Amino acid sequence: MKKESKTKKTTTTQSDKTNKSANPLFNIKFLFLILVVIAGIALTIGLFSYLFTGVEDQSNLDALGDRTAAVANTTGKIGAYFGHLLIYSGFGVSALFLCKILIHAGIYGLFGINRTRIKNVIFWDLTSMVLLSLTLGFLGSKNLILGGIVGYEMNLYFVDYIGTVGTILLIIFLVIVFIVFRFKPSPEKIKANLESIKNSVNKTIEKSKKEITDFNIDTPESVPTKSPENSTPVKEEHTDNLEKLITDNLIIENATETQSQPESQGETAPKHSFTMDPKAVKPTIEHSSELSLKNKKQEEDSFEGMILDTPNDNFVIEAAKDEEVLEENLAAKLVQDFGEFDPTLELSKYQFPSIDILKEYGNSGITIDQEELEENKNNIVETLKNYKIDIAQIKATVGPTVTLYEIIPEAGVRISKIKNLEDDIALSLAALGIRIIAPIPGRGTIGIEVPNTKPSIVSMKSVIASPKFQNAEMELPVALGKTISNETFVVDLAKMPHLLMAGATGQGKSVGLNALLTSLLYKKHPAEVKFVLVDPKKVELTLFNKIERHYLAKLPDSEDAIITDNTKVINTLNSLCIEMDNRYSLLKDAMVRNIKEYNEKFKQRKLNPEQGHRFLPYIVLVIDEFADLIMTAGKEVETPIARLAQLARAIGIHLIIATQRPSVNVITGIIKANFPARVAFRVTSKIDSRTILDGQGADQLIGRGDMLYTQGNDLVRVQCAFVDTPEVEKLTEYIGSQKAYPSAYLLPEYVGEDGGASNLDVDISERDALFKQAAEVIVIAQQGSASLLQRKLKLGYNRAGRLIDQLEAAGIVGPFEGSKARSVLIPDILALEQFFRAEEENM
Ligand SMILES: Nc1ncnc2c1ncn2[C@@H]1O[C@H](COP(=O)(O)OP(=O)(O)OP(=O)(O)O)[C@@H](O)[C@H]1O
Repeated sequence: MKKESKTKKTTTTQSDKTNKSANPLFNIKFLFLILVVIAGIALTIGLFSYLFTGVEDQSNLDALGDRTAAVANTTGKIGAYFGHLLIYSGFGVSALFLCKILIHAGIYGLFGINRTRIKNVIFWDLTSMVLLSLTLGFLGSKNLILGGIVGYEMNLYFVDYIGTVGTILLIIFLVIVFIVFRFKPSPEKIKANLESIKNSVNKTIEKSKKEITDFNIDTPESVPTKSPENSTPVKEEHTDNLEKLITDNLIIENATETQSQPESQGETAPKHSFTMDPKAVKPTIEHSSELSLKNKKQEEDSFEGMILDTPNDNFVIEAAKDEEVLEENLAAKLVQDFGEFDPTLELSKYQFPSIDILKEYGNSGITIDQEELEENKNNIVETLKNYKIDIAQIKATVGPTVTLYEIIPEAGVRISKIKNLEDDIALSLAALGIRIIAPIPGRGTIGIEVPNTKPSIVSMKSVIASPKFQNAEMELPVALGKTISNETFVVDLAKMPHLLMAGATGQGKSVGLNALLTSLLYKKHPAEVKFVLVDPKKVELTLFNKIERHYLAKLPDSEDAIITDNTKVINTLNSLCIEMDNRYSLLKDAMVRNIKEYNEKFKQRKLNPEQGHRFLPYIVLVIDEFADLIMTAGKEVETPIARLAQLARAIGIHLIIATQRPSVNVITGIIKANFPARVAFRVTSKIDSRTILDGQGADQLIGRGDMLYTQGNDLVRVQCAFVDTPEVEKLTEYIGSQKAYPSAYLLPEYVGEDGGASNLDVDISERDALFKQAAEVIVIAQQGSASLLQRKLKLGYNRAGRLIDQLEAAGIVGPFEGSKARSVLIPDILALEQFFRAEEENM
């Protein structure tokens, strides 16, 4: 019996325990938080009370231990003590912030609001307390209760060092800093606040006016029996009331009071009713409709997005939906919570290569050979003199490979005369590659470019290290080399927007391409740019294989990212066209005009990734030996290239095409028209120069990276930066050794015409490998759309389209229904399994 009762007791204690742990009220933390809140309330009462009783209680503070000593504070001796400690000896009135902290933090804790918010509250309240104490300490230095000793002392300290004016300015500055960091005001926020204040003021005015109008219409109806003689005074009376109402901003009750007399004389009509006998209300209705018209106009002015209508004097106010703003708010909230989207996050530890990987060639500066300069100058002057051309002035600018002699001829000399002497000057200087620019655009001089006997190499290192490149605020900055005046030449590939490069063999094309790619590697994160490399020579761009998973893009089914087989180029180009079309539809959905705006919007989380939106990296397509490609693949490549060249600029696909033979059947009219930016290395004939540059000049270059660049107007002579194969190797090795994406950037799948089955009677054995999976996806979602398959199975558009055709042939989805998704003919996954089983049995 005893044992039984003991067991009973133990069970009760145990159940007690479990009850306690299950019941949140037995939680120590909970009790502590309640204590904090109550302490906060007690402190508030104590401090408040101290504000009025502090002076009285001050003398009794020492007698805290004495139980009989009386204090006036509502919370007794303890309250008086804390009041003295926190208000008088502490922060003055602003010590009340401490009460706020206790109550606020306690309540937040009770509701399980996260710690960061509690910390935030504490931080800002403490800051406010100190700042307020400082300010009040300054303003009320005579009353220590205002700023407390802390505020008073802080002020004394500042006044001693920076004087009264300095202290005022310091306080103002600190208040501004506080406001900026605490409330983060932005011009938009301020504008929005002002607007909402304006709107609410307008609303109130409109409301009171409307009430006045209602009141005005009601009244005459209530006096239909009144004689015409009476109507005028009544009207006047109402007008008086109306004016009074407007000026005094009175509410409608006042007005109805004045109405009570005439109302009692006639039949009472329901208030605010707009249906009444027009004859009876004639005198006032004009007035009221005038007012309502006025109202209508004002409301139209003040409420954006509201539709106002007054047929038969009825007010219909309809608020238009403002979805865009909602989305913006959501985006702003997302940005506030998670920060802007960072495309580089997946490879956040990626380290950009250091400049030391690149090599310095010789001494970086230019060596000026005074003798050579003097000799050339004399030769030019002599030769021109022989043809009776006098020179007023001559000036030399020494570049890395070429020196520019700028001459100003005497008045009356024909420019064309000098231009015709090109060969004679070349002969007298015994130099190759002399180019006469007559006149130099925008300078009013004639330029004669003479190659230096000892050209200096422009190292890639020097151009990459130049501030012009480092500080370039461009989308795709490319440092091509140095100009004749030894300035680094940086251009934006995104602005070109495509580049055509031509030059005879061995003149520096491949080095030029490497320089271009190197520039981008030094400036762009792997998330921001992807390369599609086509290299029929198989040796020039192979080094970039090492950065496949960082920077290269390829077709899903191809093994190598760098395309060396010309027949495969067609698929890649078509795939790029699909990518282009996909990107355009993304841009359309996002309602932006170009990739920059799109990515900006995506970063601000205004585009939903679940709707297919993604960060779009730039894609740079590089084709070396374009002539070879045209020879082997012909027209088939020309069409997609022309399409890309015409349309791809806005969506961030840029083409760089290099060719040895700039003949017209390689660089056709349509390609030329879409490649305004051109680089010409040395070519062998004037005709080639004309094909590439639409003018001569490229035939007079000296080779080894000497080039002319044009973006449609001026020709700029540039010495291309030199980057050697070992340097590129080191660079790619450095990048390649770092953490990479799981695979190269996958372009949409493209299956050539022969690869796809377009008819509906697809043989079961010829079905796509993903057929079953696709069927499952479609049946689960009950939505027969190709884009769903694209998303879920990560397929290209074509393959997804083919799968849909096969699903239709199998009877899983219904026929094409225009813009609507196809209907799914199998209701659920069980039915689908049965369907497959039945199919297998029939086989
Ligand atoms: N910018 C430069 N500065 C100095 N030397 C250069 C420069 N560019 C090219 N060279 C020299 O010219 C040689 C040939 O350059 P590159 O291989 O780029 O020519 P290419 O036009 O690509 O020839 P091909 O069409 O036959 O491949 C290089 O090995 C190098 O010695």
